Amino acid sequence: MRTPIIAGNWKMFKTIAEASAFAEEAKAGSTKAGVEKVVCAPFTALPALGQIFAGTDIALGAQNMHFEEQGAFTGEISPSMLKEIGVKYVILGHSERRQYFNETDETVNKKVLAALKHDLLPIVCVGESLEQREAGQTATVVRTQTEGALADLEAAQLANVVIAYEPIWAIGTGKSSTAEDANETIAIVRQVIAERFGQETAAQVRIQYGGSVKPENIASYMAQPDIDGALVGGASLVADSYLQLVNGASQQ
Ligand SMILES: O=C(CO)COP(=O)(O)O
Repeated sequence: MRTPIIAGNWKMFKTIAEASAFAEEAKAGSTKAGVEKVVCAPFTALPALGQIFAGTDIALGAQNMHFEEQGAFTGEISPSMLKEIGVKYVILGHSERRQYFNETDETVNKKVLAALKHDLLPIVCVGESLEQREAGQTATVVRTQTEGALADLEAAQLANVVIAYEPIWAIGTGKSSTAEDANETIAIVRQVIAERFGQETAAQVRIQYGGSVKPENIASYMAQPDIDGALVGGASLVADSYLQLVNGASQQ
């Protein structure tokens, strides 16, 4: 069975002090078993969060990294720098990175390979824009992004990969996808993985939904057969709300 995974993506929110306050609160209230919990924080807050979450079941995640080991890449962070501070997960190819920082399927693929090489677990984001959805291109877009991100991986490595299907039009807009529509597209992603890596591998890969997920709607997503959790922006910024999302995911 696939263990549900709730990952907060804080984006560019929270100073170290703010992150620490969240962590103390989340730590005190975190008891739910059977759900994997991740907080993907800004780089600067990660060491402090790691200290507070030590000994708990809340894992540390980063929101990006470079694919090279080291080098003259001003402003970048390498996989081993993340490993050194106890990071377990790393979001790769978020639509905001693709849109504002020129990430492509090719660079996302390089990052996925680099993450796996360093025992970091990638959360790979795919998803269509509103324009693409309205043009009936959703399946093609997620197919291309999924195939691109997972190029040159071995089937066995898929056990360490999480996919997040995040339709761009649902991110931060309050316009969440219906659970049925999200499940339908996620089933396409799973099918693409099955074609490339085999049915058995595809059945084991965890695929999250992301886009305006809130405590009020998490249960509807979790009730869908192909949805294995959520990647959550806004609603993950408040500890109480984050814990409610975890609770919602564990009731299934
Ligand atoms: O982009 C997202 C998570 O990566 C979704 O953000 P919101 O939950 O704020 O819509």
